Amino acid sequence: MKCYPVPRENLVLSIDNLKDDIPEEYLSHKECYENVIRKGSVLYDIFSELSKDRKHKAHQAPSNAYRISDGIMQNVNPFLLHFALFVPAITNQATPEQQAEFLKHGFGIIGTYAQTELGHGTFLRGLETTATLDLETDEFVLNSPTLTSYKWWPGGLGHTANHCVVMAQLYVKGKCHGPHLFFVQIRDIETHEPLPGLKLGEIGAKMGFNTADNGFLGFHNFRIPRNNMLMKNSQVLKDGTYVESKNEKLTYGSMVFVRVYLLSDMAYMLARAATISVRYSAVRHQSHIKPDEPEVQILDFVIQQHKLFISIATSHAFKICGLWLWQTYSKVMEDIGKGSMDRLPELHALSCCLKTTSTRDAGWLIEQCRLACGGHGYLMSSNLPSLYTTATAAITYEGESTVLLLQTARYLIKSWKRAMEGESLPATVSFLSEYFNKRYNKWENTPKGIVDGLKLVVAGVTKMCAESIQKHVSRGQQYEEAWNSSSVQLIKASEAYSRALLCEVFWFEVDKVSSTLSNNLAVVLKQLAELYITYWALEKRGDLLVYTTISKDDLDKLQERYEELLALIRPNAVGLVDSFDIRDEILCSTLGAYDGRVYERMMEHALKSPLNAETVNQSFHKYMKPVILKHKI
Ligand SMILES: CCCCCCCC/C=C\CCCCCCCCCCCCCC(=O)SCCNC(=O)CCNC(=O)[C@H](O)C(C)(C)COP(=O)(O)OP(=O)(O)OC[C@H]1O[C@@H](n2cnc3c(N)ncnc32)[C@H](O)[C@@H]1OP(=O)(O)O
Ligand SMILES: Cc1cc2nc3c(=O)[nH]c(=O)nc-3n(C[C@H](O)[C@H](O)[C@H](O)COP(=O)(O)OP(=O)(O)OC[C@H]3O[C@@H](n4cnc5c(N)ncnc54)[C@H](O)[C@@H]3O)c2cc1C
Repeated sequence: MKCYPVPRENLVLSIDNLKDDIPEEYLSHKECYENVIRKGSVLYDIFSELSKDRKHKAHQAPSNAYRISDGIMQNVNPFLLHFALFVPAITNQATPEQQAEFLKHGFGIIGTYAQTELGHGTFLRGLETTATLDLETDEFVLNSPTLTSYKWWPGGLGHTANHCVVMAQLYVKGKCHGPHLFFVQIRDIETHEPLPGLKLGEIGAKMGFNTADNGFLGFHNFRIPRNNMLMKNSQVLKDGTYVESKNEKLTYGSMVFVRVYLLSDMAYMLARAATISVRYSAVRHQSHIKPDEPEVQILDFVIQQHKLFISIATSHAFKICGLWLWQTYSKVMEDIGKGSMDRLPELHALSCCLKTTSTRDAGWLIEQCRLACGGHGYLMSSNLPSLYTTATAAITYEGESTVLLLQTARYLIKSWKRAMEGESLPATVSFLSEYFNKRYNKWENTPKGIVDGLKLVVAGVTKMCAESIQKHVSRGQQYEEAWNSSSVQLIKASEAYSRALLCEVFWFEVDKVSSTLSNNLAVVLKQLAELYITYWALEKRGDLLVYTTISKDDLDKLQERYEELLALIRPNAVGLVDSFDIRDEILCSTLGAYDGRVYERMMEHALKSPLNAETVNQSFHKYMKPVILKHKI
């Protein structure tokens, strides 16, 4: 995947016209969009200049470049899909010749990824947009045969992008070959007018993501050259011959890339929420612990530490697991480049459950950070509401969470069957064989013991699912019906698997590098990793009691250790969030600024409200006064 140079923060943050005079929450829907396009265009220009100086390297961990834009935009960048999906789709799914052709204008074109339709988002084989080969003209004819076939949701599609990669059902000589990707220009480069045969627009206001310019697109006999089908994996020749892909799911590869990336993206979202809420909790004094002493920092309440320290730990867990998953992704992509697809199902399963858990956890943990800041967390100027609505969108986009967990469950059940048949399994599921062969240890109250226990839960629930499916089949259900009947437990198996993976990777990656770190840093990182693992052991104590040999006494000791860890982390809490090193201009929060001038910043921000431009709003004289006077006694 092309990696865009990360413009130095100082360079970007020094540009005056990237700052907002009026806070975005006081702009109209249209003004908001125009404002982010103004700022995004400046960033786009910087990217263009910077990228001319450096060679792009494929398959590098994506830069955090767009995170700078996150701060500048204070909302979602409408150019994001160009970088997140449009370019990666072309890089991963087009031939080298096509890449050279489609990307020859570099930053001269702005693209998006148009897959979801009004009627279908999850079930890709049900997409209705058609691309039909016209042999005589050597073209594909794109059509939206129904209202439900209109592309609906793609970011930047409404008014920003002039090109897109479209997922459409491929028809050749009357035969449907399933979903394929096509490179399509949708607006005139000069005038930006929609091209003839297209219906384009934005889908309207959302609970967040309101500057992403999510749009709709309908095709009416819209023609593109045959060569505009991305043909790296499958081809349509000039004579209409269809050459199928070695694996039809390679077409879904761009989604895997974003799912993999979202883990580290959620790490960053959480780092921001934790920074805001922990710093605020160090500034805010409220109530007493000892009646005869002054009001305390709310961070001294142990329950406040319980609410917030898990977010610090989880941010590190997602960052470390995100790098681990990125390395797996890069290796699998390398193998695919050499013709081996063996690990693609494993990568798909890992990316599905880890994307789901990281986005769900980011959502509820950011909400927990907001609530821990009391009323001031509810102010838009705290930036916690925007962080929440931006993060929670990821639970749905790039694969709805339930659907993706079921994909992982599909892999777990297949792996369990292989374990029963004595086959060797990849390391990420080899514990299923150990469980099946009853090779597992008694409970230990250690991080490794907890990880082993969480794996036993996965194995036990997976076994229960397999037995449930078998039971329904033996009662006469078809396999797919039996699968549906067991789906509540299947989701539980995937959730347990994801949690066990996160705990295992977090603990062992930290343990692995700790000898290379200064003693103090190693101690603190291990405390965070142990806090994370112990937190989840206590959260999942019910499952541990069912599937492991853990005792009530073990649980009491874990609770005690957890509270010890809160106390150990407390002195370093502010230092830990400071070490996320997120500048005020990117944090965009009156509660979380580095200097701790919370109340002054809150008042400064409040005075920027347009309503405060005058002491009496005109509505008093227009509407209130007549009524007051009429009913005055
Ligand atoms: C100005 C400058 C500033 C910006 C600078 C930016 C620089 C930044 C650089 C990089 C940044 C990157 C950052 C990204 C951050 C995130 C931002 C994102 C913003 C929002 C994006 C949102 C985009 C979207 O939402 S796109 C649409 C997403 N849609 C989906 O995910 C659809 C979900 N549905 C599916 O995936 C499938 O339909 C399915 C899997 C649910 C079912 O498919 P199916 O019915 O065909 O399959 P079956 O269930 O029948 O069989 C399953 C079978 O197939 C295998 N399988 C399925 N999927 C895959 C896959 N993807 N890969 C591999 N294999 C797959 C599965 O393993 C099964 O195999 P079996 O062997 O078991 O049969
Ligand atoms: C902010 C945002 C940005 C987006 N950006 C893009 C983009 O740039 N490009 C793009 O193409 N799309 C984009 N999307 C669309 C997104 O990918 C879809 O919303 C997502 O794939 C879910 O599809 P859907 O909304 O049609 O829900 P559906 O597929 O209709 O699912 C609705 C609900 O039905 C249930 N369900 C569905 N299928 C199953 C199943 N097999 N088993 C069990 N339950 C099931 C689940 O509860 C699910 O939540 C975006 C969405 C959002 C919210």
